[in-house]
Amino acid sequence: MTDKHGAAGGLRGIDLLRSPEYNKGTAFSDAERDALGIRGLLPPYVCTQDQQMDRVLASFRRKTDDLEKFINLAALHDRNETLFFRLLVDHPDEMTPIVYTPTVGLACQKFGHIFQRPRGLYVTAKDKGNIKKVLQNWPEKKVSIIVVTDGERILGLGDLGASGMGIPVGKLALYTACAGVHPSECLPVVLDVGTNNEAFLNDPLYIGLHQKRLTGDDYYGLIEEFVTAAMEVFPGLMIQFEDFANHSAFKVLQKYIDRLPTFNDDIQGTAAVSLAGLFTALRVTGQKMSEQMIVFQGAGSAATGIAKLAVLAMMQDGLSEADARKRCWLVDSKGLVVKGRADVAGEKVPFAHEHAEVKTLAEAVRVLKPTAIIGVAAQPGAFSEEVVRTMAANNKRPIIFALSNPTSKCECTAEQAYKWTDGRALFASGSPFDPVTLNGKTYVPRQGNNSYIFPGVGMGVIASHSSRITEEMFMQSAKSLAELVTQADLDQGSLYPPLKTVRDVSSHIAAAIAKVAWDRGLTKDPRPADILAFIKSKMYDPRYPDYTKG
Ligand SMILES: O=C([O-])CC(=O)C(=O)O
Ligand SMILES: [Mg+2]
Repeated sequence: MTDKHGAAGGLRGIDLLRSPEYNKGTAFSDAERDALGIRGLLPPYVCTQDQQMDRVLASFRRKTDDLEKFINLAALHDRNETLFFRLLVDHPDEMTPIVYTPTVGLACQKFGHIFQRPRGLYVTAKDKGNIKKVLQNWPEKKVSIIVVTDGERILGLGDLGASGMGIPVGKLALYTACAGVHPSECLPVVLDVGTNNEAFLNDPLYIGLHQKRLTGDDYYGLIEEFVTAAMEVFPGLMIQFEDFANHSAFKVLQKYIDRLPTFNDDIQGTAAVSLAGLFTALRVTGQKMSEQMIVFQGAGSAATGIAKLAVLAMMQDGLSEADARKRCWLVDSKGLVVKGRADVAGEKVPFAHEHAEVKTLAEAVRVLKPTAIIGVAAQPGAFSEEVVRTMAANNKRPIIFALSNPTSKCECTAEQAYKWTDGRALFASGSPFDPVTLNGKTYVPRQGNNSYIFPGVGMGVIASHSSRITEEMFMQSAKSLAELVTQADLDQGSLYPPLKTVRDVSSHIAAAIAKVAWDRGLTKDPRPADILAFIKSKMYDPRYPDYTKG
């Protein structure tokens, strides 16, 4: 195959074997070994990719500890990218919980202690004035997607500083595995603005700047320099903001949303996947979105992001915006967010309604009688037996989404949700849970995780060259995701499609996104006759090309 660099990237000999991008390991054919100067540098038996898969899968499965599995996969990623992605594509159920939530959370907590090879780009407070040069050090000239975090709120684990790099790396691995975005076009970035994590600051193995976080103009100035430089160095780029703290996430999104294709995954990706789960749940209950009463445990980026999109969906059912908002309630650390309560500001305001003071989620569920509760505040156990049983008493099919990540932060387990509702809960979680058998029936809970959404969003945007990422795109992606859930899924309690279909799911979401781009004139590219086929034709398939051809 000839690619942008010529066959095998122009590499030969030992350099080729040491390039994870082009290396095939023992799968180099005899002809390639002769043509590319690698005869003798490899053991003589030529393996097929399937045989290599057997070897790496067995090596992975010999590890009994999830962190060791993570390290095992990272090492494979570092030596043979094609094989790494083949493994992710062919075994998503087994690999996703390791390269992604929940194990990636543990890997970030231990990042400096398991560090082997660098991956991604570190842009730091020390680079002020020089960020463009740092970006130019990245070896790839064509970058289409950056996932960037400042590490301040990694999953529900709090401030992990530069150790948060695991998250952009994991998210981008899913862009490639789930939606077929070419790995060379993906750039993981940490903006290391310092950390307020005392344990890290005192840990000599912590890999980030050992200093407190920048704040105010210094902080926003660095982000501005980064975004401006990135747009110059990588024209046409899309940026995904990930795991920023609530206090900065909305500001950053608002600042850039009209300047380039960008989104915040925790606000908008999570909103879309949650809305899809609600749409699916309504197929079971036979109700309308406008009949729902939703109580959020949490009032940050995820909660208000979901609430905003749910309001739009209720308005499509004919409700006024004011009436739709009244069907969404937030509970934060101080209790129900109500009008007139001191300290209610920012994104919470539209959802602060007239009501007497309510101190706890349990009380809020008793008095408001919601049809759905959605947990996004990383308060493990927040969906107590009392809360869940009240939901079960008030609803034939209570909707219970325990979305906080990783598993240790989940509001309740799948088993608890089914047990306390006699199997009636319409349950989804942010991290994976195994199937649960109760009174002879097996329930298969699935993940309401933004990983169903963001890979397709990225593929849709880069394939269409959309200049913006809009709210309508997230609404359409939620609708397409919900439509892909089959009756067989619903019969076993699954509100999302199985992970093994995630490439197909992502292609449909990408098509939905790209369709909005063309419908709304957000791209000048000619519109393909069949957008889904067009998307599928663009998806990277991790198989070895023949380097002797072309
Ligand atoms: O990464 C995940 O699993 C989902 C997510 O964005 C978060 O929890 O912050
Ligand atoms: Mg996130």
